[in-house]
Amino acid sequence: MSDQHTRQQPGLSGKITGGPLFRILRPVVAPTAVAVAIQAAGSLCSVIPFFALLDLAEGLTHHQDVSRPLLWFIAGLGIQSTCSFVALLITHFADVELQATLRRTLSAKLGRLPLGWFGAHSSGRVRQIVQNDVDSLHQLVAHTLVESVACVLTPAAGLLFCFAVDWRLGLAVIAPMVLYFTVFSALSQTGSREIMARVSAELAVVSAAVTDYFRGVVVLKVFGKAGEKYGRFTAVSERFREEFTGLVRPAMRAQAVASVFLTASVMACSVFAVGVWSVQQGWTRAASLLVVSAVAMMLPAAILTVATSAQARADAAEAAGRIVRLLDEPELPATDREAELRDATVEVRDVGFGYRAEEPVLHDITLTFPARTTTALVGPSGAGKSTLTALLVRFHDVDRGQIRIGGVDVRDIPTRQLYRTVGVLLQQPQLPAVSVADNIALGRPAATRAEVERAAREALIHDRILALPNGYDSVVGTDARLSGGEAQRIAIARLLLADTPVLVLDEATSAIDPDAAALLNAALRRLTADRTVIVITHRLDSTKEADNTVVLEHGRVVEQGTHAQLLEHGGVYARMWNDDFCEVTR
Ligand SMILES: Nc1ncnc2c1ncn2[C@@H]1O[C@H](COP(=O)(O)OP(=O)(O)OP(=O)(O)O)[C@@H](O)[C@H]1O
Repeated sequence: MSDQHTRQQPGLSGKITGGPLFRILRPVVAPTAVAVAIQAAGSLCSVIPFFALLDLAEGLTHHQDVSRPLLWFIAGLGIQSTCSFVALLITHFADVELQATLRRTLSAKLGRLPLGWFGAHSSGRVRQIVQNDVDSLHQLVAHTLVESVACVLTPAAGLLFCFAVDWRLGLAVIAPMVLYFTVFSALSQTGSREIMARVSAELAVVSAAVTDYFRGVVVLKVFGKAGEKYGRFTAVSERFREEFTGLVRPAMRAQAVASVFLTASVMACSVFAVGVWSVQQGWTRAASLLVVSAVAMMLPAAILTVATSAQARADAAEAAGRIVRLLDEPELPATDREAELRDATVEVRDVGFGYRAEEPVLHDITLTFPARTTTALVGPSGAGKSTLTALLVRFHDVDRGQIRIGGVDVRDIPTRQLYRTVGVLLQQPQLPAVSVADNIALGRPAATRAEVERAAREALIHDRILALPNGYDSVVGTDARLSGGEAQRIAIARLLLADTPVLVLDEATSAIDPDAAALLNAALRRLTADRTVIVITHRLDSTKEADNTVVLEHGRVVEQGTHAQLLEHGGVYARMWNDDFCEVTR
């Protein structure tokens, strides 16, 4: 089954395909359609006050009773604003529901992604999707759709009103609009959607340059290279500025020139030019001219709002594309059925794996880590040691072959059971921003405070925890700023408490000073007794105590045996032993 597993790392950016916006908005299509219909009815009702205004003007001119048109005027405005209010209320409720559903779906999705996926995608990028992109949809669902309908239908109803009153005045109102659209399309060369897509792509390059610059800025400063990197960053920004200006200039110039024809004053001039003459000819009443000119002067603002809402729709479409791509990321197939593990033996059978399909990192690895033994994994940097152990806890799934624990393929072990079975100590342990006690109890949430403290004592971190502002309740990162060594001891305490039958230790005491490391090694020895232990190490002296040492090179097992056997064999291990790189530690 894993042969079907491709190792591509699908990006979270790229071209949007397949109507992602519709896919995301599907759950709110029905309430949105109702809201749009209500808003459309409200917008069409905007002609009521116009007609009432006409009657009002006529009535006042001829000294008649105007209470009826006045009533219609107020009723028309009331219907219009009630429709808008109800429509927006519906879309806001729909939006709240959509946001909650999307955030639930996204967090469930993140829980089903392979752990290795998080190494390949920055947390900033994921945060952008879960927070910012879901927020971008708010503008679209709660506002833009309903407001766009109002912006299109209200001017359309106004225009129809003008024609209904007097076709000559109607033509006078439509003329500046035709001029606006003609000039705009003549001056803008490229479609605005295309421009936005290109601007967005350029912006992504700048954003990557910013991340790139800040990620390494400390080291670069130390080595006096910050200026060089800053230079590259400013060059990218400058290129963006030039390209951005080049891309949007035609559209901005077109908009600036064309919008001259769509202002209240141009509208008024056009209507009055035709209207005054028409009144003088006796074709049009003066009251009609006044009311139509008032309506015409309101139209430009509404029409120009349609243009600005296009930006919100484009942003939402981009955001929806990113959300859909995250939802489409391949998941780790998981089972819920608790597996019967025979013992804690780990078997690796003909395993092949690569992070990318075309670059295999591990080739035909076959190994057995018998229960209750310690195996050291050694080999030059990049040999594939960490990758092999990462496959054991399904950071990724193998491309070929099988990894079994107690006779069961790791892919058939439920995730929770897998983590109850295999404990991992990484070189740079991750401590989530919860209390120190909760951090230690992560592997066994039901542990009592006394058990947590016992584990901390064994990991030589108890006294340091007591010195924190809130002791065991200090929150990591807020009350407790911990050094790398301290974080590693907390991770060791966590592992001691979790008490898993299989342990993977990746340079377990690398961040701890030698004296403390010696003491900690004693604790680790207690921890590793009677367990299946896989130790990744660069310190060959520590392999002396291992039951077996496996040497990996270029993703293949090249030798294995005890320290003495390997030295006698005189191969890669013996060369490494005699090499400079272990001289320091001997
Ligand atoms: N997330 C990743 N994406 C792509 N390639 C990776 C990733 N992690 C490791 N590699 C590559 O896989 C190969 C094996 O790396 P791995 O970290 O397993 O080696 P290692 O023997 O543990 O090295 P070290 O002793 O330096 O930790 C290397 O070529 C490395 O560049």
